[in-house]
Amino acid sequence: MPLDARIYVAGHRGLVGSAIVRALKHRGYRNILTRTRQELDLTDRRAVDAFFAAQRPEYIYVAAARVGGIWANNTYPVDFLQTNLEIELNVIRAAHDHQVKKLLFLGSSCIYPRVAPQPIKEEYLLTGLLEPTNQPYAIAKIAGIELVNAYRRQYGDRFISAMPTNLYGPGDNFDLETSHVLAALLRKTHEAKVSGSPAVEVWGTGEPRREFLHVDDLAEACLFLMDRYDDAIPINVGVGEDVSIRELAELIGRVVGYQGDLAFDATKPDGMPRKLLDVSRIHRLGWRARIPLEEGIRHTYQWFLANATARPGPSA
Ligand SMILES: NC(=O)C1=CN([C@@H]2O[C@H](COP(=O)(O)OP(=O)(O)OC[C@H]3O[C@@H](n4cnc5c(N)ncnc54)[C@H](OP(=O)(O)O)[C@@H]3O)[C@@H](O)[C@H]2O)C=CC1
Ligand SMILES: C[C@H]1O[C@H](OP(=O)(O)OP(=O)(O)OC[C@H]2O[C@@H](n3cnc4c(=O)[nH]c(N)nc43)[C@H](O)[C@@H]2O)[C@@H](O)[C@@H](O)C1=O
Repeated sequence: MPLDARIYVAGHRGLVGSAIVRALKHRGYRNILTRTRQELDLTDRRAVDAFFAAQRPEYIYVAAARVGGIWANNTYPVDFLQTNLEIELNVIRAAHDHQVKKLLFLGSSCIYPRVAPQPIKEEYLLTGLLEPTNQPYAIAKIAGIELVNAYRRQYGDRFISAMPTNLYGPGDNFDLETSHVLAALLRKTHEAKVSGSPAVEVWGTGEPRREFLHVDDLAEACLFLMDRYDDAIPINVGVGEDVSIRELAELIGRVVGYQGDLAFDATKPDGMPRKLLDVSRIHRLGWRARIPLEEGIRHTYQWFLANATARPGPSA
């Protein structure tokens, strides 16, 4: 992308969108378009069309979505299915109608079958049943991938999809109901340390395994893919290593300096037993994650301490 290209980052106040904007600015891009949800509701087709007609973006990162952890996904299935379908339809259709040069759509590793062989290769998509706690969200994301590929096939549009693994970092959502596990445990562990609580509550059995990618690494991958990738296969973006939720909770305890115990609440769902992406495709292209998990958690904890109240959770 030339440095004066008009680049629209949809969802620029979120975890991913804010990291993409940071990375673009760091590289010297000077024509970055952003709109908050209040300024442009992406579920409003007419408003989206008017925005594209007026602003004529040339490149788009689609990082706007209804996003949340296992509890939010399980509790608001309509929002996770309907809002995400609407955003995808409106943004991808407008990108085609207004001749956008390239679009990157962000999916998620939850699109893959619940019991896929590990590590999960891109070609396992649509080979088995989905995890019930996030099936509506996963189906919306699969529809987004399909729409991207339909535009590629029918019109030759240079639209691509990337599938990140579980993310964390500065700008994450620390709301205990709607957040993902890493942000939730960081906050709970910090609060337990401050209040002198004897244990931190950890949902589920602690046995599921997850892979965690720092959002600044993801942002670098998104810029890399925008320049280097042009294929219908939705490409995995991860670190290639995972930890159990128990190991994650213990690591967070060390980073925060908390001496208490872990109390597992097995009435809460575990979700997918394991979600480790096969990242050999993106490695072959020449990109790999750089930020080790412990360093990334330390960095995120510093951000949390400085900004903990800066961001409310997504509204229901
Ligand atoms: N977080 C994770 O662990 C993972 C995320 N992803 C994907 O990355 C993408 C970004 O996720 P993440 O940054 O974590 O999510 P966040 O919740 O942090 O950010 C989502 C952004 O979307 C915007 N948004 C939501 N609804 C609308 C709407 N109706 N109109 C306009 N803007 C809207 C929000 O805008 P506003 O701030 O103005 O409300 C917000 O900036 C998503 O596609 C997600 O599926 C994939 C894998 C893992
Ligand atoms: C990114 C991804 O995110 C979601 O999938 P998930 O990986 O299951 O999400 P999660 O981060 O919320 O949980 C991971 C594991 O951690 C356990 N866990 C322990 N204690 C807490 C806790 O306090 N909060 C949360 N949220 N989880 C906890 C929790 O029980 C589970 O076993 C999907 O919505 C999906 O849509 C998606 O794309």
